[in-house]
Amino acid sequence: MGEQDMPTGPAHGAGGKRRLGVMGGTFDPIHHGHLVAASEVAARFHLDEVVFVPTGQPWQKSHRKVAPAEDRYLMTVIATAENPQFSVSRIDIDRGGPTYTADTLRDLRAINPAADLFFITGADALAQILTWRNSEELFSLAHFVGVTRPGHHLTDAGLPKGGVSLVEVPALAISSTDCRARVAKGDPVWYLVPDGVVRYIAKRELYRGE
Ligand SMILES: Nc1ncnc2c1ncn2[C@@H]1O[C@H](COP(=O)(O)OP(=O)(O)OP(=O)(O)O)[C@@H](O)[C@H]1O
Ligand SMILES: O=C(O)c1ccc[n+]([C@@H]2O[C@H](COP(=O)([O-])O)[C@@H](O)[C@H]2O)c1
Repeated sequence: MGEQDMPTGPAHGAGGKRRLGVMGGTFDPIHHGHLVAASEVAARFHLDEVVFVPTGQPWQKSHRKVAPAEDRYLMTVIATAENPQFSVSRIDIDRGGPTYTADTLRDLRAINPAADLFFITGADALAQILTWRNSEELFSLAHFVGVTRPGHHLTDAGLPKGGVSLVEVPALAISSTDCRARVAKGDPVWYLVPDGVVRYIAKRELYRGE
């Protein structure tokens, strides 16, 4: 269904149920594409809060080296700290083992039993969602919001009707892969990632030898 069909309803505090956005990602590093997507979906869907959930072990990225979870977690905290509507959860890191979104959503529902969950995901991830573990269960745990991403076609073809909304967000052609490659070459990542994240990457010497 398109975003225009989505029953957005009143925000929490105006008599409605609390609406919690969930932005899962490896965030290696977090960049402005992630932040714009979360901000745009929060506004369109009247979300009370968006919780960023860095992956523990992203099993579909096992072919490459991933920065330590604590570094990815801290960069996510730095990037979101100034926005009172954004928070960061350690649940996927602290659970241990490969990260499956079905576990993420079950755990978040247990912690927030009275909230409606909206899982925010990009066009590339949405296209792969049927390869995720327990994919048939996912759509009963949260509403999925697919966002546009430059270079990827956004479609909900083959996904359960009513389980997914598609949203166009301001296009930012930024990827974590490109940010890592730039740091490795000594190119700047200023304005691609938040300033504090640029400084954290330098301080911890991340992505240098890649
Ligand atoms: N520029 C962007 N615009 C919209 N969505 C994005 C953008 N970059 C990432 N996303 C979405 O954010 C979520 C988390 O992404 P992830 O942490 O894997 O970042 P990434 O830039 O895709 O990383 P990598 O390049 O290492 O694969 C995914 O659902 C992804 O589709
Ligand atoms: O549940 C799964 O099997 C699964 C497989 C691949 C990705 N995901 C989730 O999709 C989100 C984006 O993942 P990634 O690796 O592209 O950053 C993140 O929350 C992952 O946990 C989930």
